[in-house]
Amino acid sequence: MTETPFSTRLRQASAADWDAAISHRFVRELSAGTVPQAVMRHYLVQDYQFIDRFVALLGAAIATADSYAARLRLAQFLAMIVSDENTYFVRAFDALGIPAAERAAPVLDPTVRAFQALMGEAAESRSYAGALSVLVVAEWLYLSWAERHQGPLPPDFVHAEWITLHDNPFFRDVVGWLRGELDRTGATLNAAGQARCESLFQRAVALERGFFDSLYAVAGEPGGTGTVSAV
Ligand SMILES: Cc1ncc(C[n+]2csc(CCO)c2C)c(N)n1
Repeated sequence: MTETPFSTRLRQASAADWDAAISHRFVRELSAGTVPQAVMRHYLVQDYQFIDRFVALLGAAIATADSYAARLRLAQFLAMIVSDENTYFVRAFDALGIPAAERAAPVLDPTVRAFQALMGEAAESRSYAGALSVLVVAEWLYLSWAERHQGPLPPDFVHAEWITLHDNPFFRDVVGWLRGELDRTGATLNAAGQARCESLFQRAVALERGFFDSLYAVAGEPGGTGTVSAV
């Protein structure tokens, strides 16, 4: 009998927040192309600040990785984010008429600030497995909701490309590889090290859900769940 992989165990321990996030109103509306424009604007402005720290965390993973092969793989992924993904944000900001100040330095939502602090904590742990614990959540959870999309893509590229950026063969490959790295490195840790990874992973999942929840509260939309679960 093979043992349950570390990444699978971590996800199982966070199942309630995980399932709430991947079936959230925001991702359902994104699939249908019906996210209210105020919500989409707010999401993208806040998420751009998330991506900034995410790139820094990926840098920390590159610095702490235990092989050149892993550094190469992470660097190739980083190259995609700062090219294709960054370009998507710039084109979406142009289409939505987002002013320069909001692109560069918006007032941050509490959930995004908490996420930035968590990414800082993972980066400063100087532990490859610690960095992977947060990176894997941010990637795998996005792949999981994007893969649930069925039928034709919504007509607006702001919606459609946010789905296809997270549901394509390159990205699926990256997520599989990152999970494998977390499984491999997690298996070598003692109980305290594994518990630190689980704590980072669990808080990241709660913040993913909390960020989706907060979009509807902040943008003044009716029907937000009001359960910002980890701020
Ligand atoms: C709050 C939040 N969590 C996760 C992601 C997903 N994500 C961030 S960077 C990146 C790499 C390539 O797309 C991915 C998938 C996000 N955008 N915002």
